[in-house]
Amino acid sequence: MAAPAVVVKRAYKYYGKKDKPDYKPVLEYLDMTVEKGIIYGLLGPSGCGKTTLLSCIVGRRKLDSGEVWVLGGKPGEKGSGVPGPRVGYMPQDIALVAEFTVRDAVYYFGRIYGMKTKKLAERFDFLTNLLELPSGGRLIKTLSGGQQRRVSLAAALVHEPELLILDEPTVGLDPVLRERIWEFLAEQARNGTTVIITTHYIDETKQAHKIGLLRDGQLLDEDSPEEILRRYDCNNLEDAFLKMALRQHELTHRRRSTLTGSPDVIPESSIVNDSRYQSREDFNVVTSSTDVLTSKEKPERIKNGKKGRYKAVLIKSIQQFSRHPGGLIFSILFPIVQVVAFFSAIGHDPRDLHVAVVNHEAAMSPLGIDICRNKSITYVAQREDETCEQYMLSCWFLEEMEKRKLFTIMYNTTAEAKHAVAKRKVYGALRFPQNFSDALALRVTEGHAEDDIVEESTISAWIDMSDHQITNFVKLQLHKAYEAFARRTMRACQKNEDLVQIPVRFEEPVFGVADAEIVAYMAPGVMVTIIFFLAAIVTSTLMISDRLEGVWERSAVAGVQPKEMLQVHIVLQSIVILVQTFEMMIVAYLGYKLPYKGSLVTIACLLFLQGLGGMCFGFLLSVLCSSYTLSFFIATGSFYPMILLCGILWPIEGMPNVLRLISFALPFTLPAKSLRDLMEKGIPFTNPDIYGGFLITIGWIIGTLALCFLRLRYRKI
Ligand SMILES: Nc1ncnc2c1ncn2[C@@H]1O[C@H](COP(=O)(O)OP(=O)(O)OP(=O)(O)O)[C@@H](O)[C@H]1O
Repeated sequence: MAAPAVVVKRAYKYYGKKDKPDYKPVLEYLDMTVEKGIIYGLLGPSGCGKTTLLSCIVGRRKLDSGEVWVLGGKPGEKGSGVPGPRVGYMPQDIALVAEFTVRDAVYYFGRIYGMKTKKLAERFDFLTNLLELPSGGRLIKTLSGGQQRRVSLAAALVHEPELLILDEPTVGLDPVLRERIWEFLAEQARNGTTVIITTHYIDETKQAHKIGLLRDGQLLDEDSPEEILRRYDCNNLEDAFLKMALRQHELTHRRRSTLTGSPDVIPESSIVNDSRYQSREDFNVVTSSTDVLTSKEKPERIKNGKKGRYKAVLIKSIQQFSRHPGGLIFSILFPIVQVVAFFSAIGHDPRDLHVAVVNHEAAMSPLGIDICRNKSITYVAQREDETCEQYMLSCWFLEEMEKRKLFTIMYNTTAEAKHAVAKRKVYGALRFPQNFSDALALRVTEGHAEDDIVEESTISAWIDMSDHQITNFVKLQLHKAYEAFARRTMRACQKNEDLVQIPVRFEEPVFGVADAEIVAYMAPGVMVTIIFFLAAIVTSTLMISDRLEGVWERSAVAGVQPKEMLQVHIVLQSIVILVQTFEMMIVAYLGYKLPYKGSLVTIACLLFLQGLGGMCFGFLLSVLCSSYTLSFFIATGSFYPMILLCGILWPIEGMPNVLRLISFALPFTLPAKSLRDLMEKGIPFTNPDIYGGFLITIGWIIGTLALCFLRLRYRKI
């Protein structure tokens, strides 16, 4: 009896959760034995569990109960080489990076196994001839389904493994090519390679040494095709399969009607049960293969495997990134576009704001409302008794308004002016009373003034308050216009102009500048959010696409560990984040002259760490989400609260206490504040206001990475 390469014992596998109604076994009491050096054809209808069984054999999924032995060890055990270089696995999906060329795809797996470039080139030429591969420079994404399948098969064969596991390798291929592939597999088997192959073409399996017929997760029978035909007294395998299926149906039916307990347990006699292999000792007795675990052939290749794997994954990631123009543009140009957009759009005064004016004072003058255009008018005249005569001061006020970009449109009546506001032609309406200048003179010079004097010297304003920012701007400019107007009047009357100033004087600011700009306030928050988001989106997208395309899975079967994939990604992404950090700083500090007092190195470090934080958040999204859509929903759903609560849109001092506490724990609040303090106050890193932001960022990096590793470790597979 030939030694077995693969033994599966009493295997049970379930998907989903126990308490759900559709919780039923995908593999059920399954026994299977594949001797070394044979081709084992695994046949079965769609959904019967073939792929699940293969993924348990290559160590990507775990059985719920039962055992799997592969090449003398248990898949996943240290030193077993499975997953790893002893197996060549071609999954049902193409599982190749779409941006790979044909050559890259084959070389990628060769490099993982530590193959030298010369050997790889020879092997590539050989496989190109055997499988009629398209030209080596063609991109995978431009190939037909059949061509992609052949490249995928070549990738599984490249390192001449001991065990080949091929999930439907011949689907959609030309019959002549199929025949050639089978001939090649037969030759490999003669040379000692074990092949497990699933196929839908029952005819094909006649060439296998042994076939196993799988239905509803149960292996109905397994033996050589000739023996199966003889046992079931049939001329072809289809009929034999049909007979087995009918028998299985009958047995299940009978069992259901006779057994009251354990309806799911099939009597052992009804399915294949090889009682030879009950333990590692039995297995080794049968296979005489403790040596399999420690064999001499075991692998030199494994020794240098780690270096090869890192190299392979690094080259893959660079190719993936560099051949993806969208990704490149997004990563390199987007930070510049974002920062330029921010500085170009935010903080500038609104322009072309028009205000309706009803000037009763001017209207009553001999020149009417055009009097304000007359430059020869004397507005203020000093009398001999040193009192001041004032005339048409409303014109001065309007001049001050225009200097502040509030342009006036004259109306005859208040009703017309208010109507213009209601129609949104103007942002507000002002009315100057008929005796404005005289009443104002009395109001200022007299110690007391009657109500009618106060009324006559008051400008009425009706403002459109529906736009918060514009309203504030109009109000502020009116205040400023009034202050300038009042000072001008006092100056003209040779009086102390500070008298009209509110009796509070704003001295030299402790931090910042007197007329602080909103841009300088918002910029730190905007910069930390941009760099965080970009890294999170790029990372989650790359990782999810690797997973969805099956590249992650296939690389794992080839022996690449998740942490190796992550480490390579971290290195590459860190370089990208570094570039993004410099780009943003150059645009902000050099291009837009954003003021800063603190150390630029500390600023760069904080931005870089924020990028790393975003990258780790992207990792977390990619391991939590099974699709782009879900990751997009979670990303958008989490980013908005983070931005809203971080204090750049509204001060956290105005939030309820609980929300304030939450906002401090978020990744933008304290880092944005630290960056602002660094820029405006220039305080050193040792100040808690600065290192607090660093600590939160580092906390997020550690927290999200820890969650990723926990998720990867305890995910049910
Ligand atoms: N991750 C999963 N979660 C839940 N159910 C799954 C999962 N993967 C497979 N299944 C279910 O398990 C059953 C067996 O699937 P499997 O892919 O192993 O079948 P298969 O024989 O390879 O089918 P096919 O030939 O169509 O690929 C199917 O009913 C499938 O829907």
